[in-house]
Amino acid sequence: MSASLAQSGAASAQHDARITTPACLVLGMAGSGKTTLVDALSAWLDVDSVSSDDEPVDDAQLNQQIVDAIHSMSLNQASSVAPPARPSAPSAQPPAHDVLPGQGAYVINLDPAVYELPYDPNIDIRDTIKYKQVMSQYSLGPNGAIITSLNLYATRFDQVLTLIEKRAPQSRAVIIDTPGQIETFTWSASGTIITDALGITLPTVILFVVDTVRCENTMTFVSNMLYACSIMYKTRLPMIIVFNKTDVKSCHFAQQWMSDFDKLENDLKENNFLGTLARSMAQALEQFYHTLRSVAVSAETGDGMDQLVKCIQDAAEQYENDYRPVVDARKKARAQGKKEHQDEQIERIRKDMYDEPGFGTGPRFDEEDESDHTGSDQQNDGMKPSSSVFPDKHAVRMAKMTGTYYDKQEEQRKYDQFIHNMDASNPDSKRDRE
Ligand SMILES: Nc1nc2c(ncn2[C@@H]2O[C@H](COP(=O)(O)OP(=O)(O)OP(=O)(O)O)[C@@H](O)[C@H]2O)c(=O)[nH]1
Repeated sequence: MSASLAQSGAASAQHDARITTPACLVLGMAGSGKTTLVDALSAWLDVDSVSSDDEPVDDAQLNQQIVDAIHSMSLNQASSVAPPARPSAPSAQPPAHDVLPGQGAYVINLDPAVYELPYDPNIDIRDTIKYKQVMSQYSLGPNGAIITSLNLYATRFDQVLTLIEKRAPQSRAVIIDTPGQIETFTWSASGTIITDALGITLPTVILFVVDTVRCENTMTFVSNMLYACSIMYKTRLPMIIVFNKTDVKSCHFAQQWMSDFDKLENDLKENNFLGTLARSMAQALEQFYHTLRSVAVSAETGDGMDQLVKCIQDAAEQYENDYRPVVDARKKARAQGKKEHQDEQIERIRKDMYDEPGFGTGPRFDEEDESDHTGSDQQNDGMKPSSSVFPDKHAVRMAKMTGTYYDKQEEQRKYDQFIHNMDASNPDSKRDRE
């Protein structure tokens, strides 16, 4: 086997090595308990984790790269605090090692505005983006500043992803906490970029956290479900409805509403416009409930974490079966499109260099012609006309005036640069050419 073939085999084997650790994107209305849930879930996953081979220095270096990159955009004065290693925490439930094997959870905080976190994230947006500075620098209100902070972060999310790809294989799950105002993430460009990037890298599952106590109100319940439905269809990722705060109120009523539309209709007391709207929305949502998993938890006490983890594992399997083929097809189409575009560009440059009218069929000149034309004969190298045909500098000046002047060295330099850039952005293209 040739060296290049062996290299190509190794590269594709590496490409095929997929990360199976699920990523849990935690979304939900403000105050639903997202942060508390991230804390409880990560603590549950951390219990009994064997001492890991984490290299905090390495993490710090990569984090520093993100900080530096955003610094270089001159948009804020980020700090360079490396995230501390996460301590193990006690749990209400013993961990089941057959579900989500690995060592603890890898936790990411994407809420730039949160004041205090009950957990120590491995990656924290606040290490890089100073939310208050963004607010004053751009004269923004709280939500505008969250969106702008996320936008800034999204521009460097590829580096965060490198970090996740490195750490995820040893972890039981990657858990991502999001800003309190759900729309700042789910309906912003940066939220979409981050979700898509995660979705094509890891088996990503959305945990939609619902405040069960508030959902006693049928209108609030329908609103929550409508939000969840729109997010699921927008991201096309598997979703779990996490009924939180069940230490205060059982979610049995809500799960009944999800499985029995007549019951929900009966319980929708309002006979005004809102009631009619909620009824029709609830009916439209019936189909959506069939594709959903739901689980009852209390992030405060840790109850229900074992069922939640089991649900995450099932949803990650669903991702592999239903979503992965779509992602792979999308990636392949994108790679194919990129290659065709590059081939097209090469062809265009090749034409520019060799096939343009005037070259081969007529005279063209390069810099050497201008300096070397002393009247002596030169060997025609196939790229430029022999000097005997154009014996003096006057002819070069004429060529420049008539647009047939050809700076061979400059063209070659541009072409080499193009090939270099192309190889840097797509190593496959180099291999293909070889
Ligand atoms: N009783 C009870 N309270 C809870 C539970 N989970 C969260 N809370 C409380 O609900 C409030 C909001 O919790 P957070 O975890 O901050 O909710 P959040 O969704 O992250 O909030 P924002 O991101 O600020 O919108 C806090 O006072 C929590 O203590 C739970 O399971 N039971």
